[in-house]
Amino acid sequence: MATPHIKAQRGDFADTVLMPGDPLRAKYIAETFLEDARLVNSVRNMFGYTGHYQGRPISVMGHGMGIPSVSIYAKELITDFDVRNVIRVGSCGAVRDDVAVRDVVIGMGACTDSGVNRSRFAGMDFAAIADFALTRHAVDAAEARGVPVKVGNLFSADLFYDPRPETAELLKRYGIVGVEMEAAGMYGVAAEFGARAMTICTVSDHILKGDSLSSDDRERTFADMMHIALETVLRDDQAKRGDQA
Ligand SMILES: O=P(O)(O)O[C@H]1O[C@H](CO)[C@@H](O)[C@H]1O
Ligand SMILES: O=c1cc[nH]c(=O)[nH]1
Repeated sequence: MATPHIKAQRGDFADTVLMPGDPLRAKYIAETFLEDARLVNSVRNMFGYTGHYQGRPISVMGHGMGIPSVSIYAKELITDFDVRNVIRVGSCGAVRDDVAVRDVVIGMGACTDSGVNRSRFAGMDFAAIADFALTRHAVDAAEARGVPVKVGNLFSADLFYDPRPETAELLKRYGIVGVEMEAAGMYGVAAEFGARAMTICTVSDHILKGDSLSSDDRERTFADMMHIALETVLRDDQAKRGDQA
């Protein structure tokens, strides 16, 4: 079967898909963190893989850059491939003094200058929030791993190159934990189609201070984020089993 942007069989994707922006990062994640990973989508080179983590089926697929792109992939995964959980594993910029490169942040909510959530929510302001249980499990997984995380509002920007010089200071004043380009759209799609979403980001640069990660640092901190995301999925399963017992 195929949707306009995914050519795969129903059942090819696990119920949970980890989603970085970069499809080559999806390939790297599949090859590095999953066992028995197989390619399940390559339409437009938006690579998607399904494998196992500690015996649990998990998929990973790129979502491209920006809200329009993530909205297409998240929607098709949920409505046509029975995906229930989409977890973005991305990079972001920092604006706050107490958030630095290498830090891991979790998007409990996501502000945006995009109009997509107003389009889907009859012109009203939709509070784009992550699934609470996934967020809680991610925080617990980070704590168990000894990785400090900041949890708060992301800002999902339509423009990577924002021409408004005052934007970063405004975001800092409002306590934004990270600037990226997709979470608000992904949360809106999850709400519209009854799925669960959450975002974890590694801070790759500080927008106001000008710091950025070396490639070595990027590799190490990225691994922390991936382990937190994978452990989140296992913890979520455990909690569900506990609820049923
Ligand atoms: O590293 P990823 O996941 O792509 O995330 C960030 O990087 C891209 C911009 O360079 C945007 O997609 C932004 O959200
Ligand atoms: O979207 C992004 C990602 C990293 N850094 C930024 O400033 N913006």
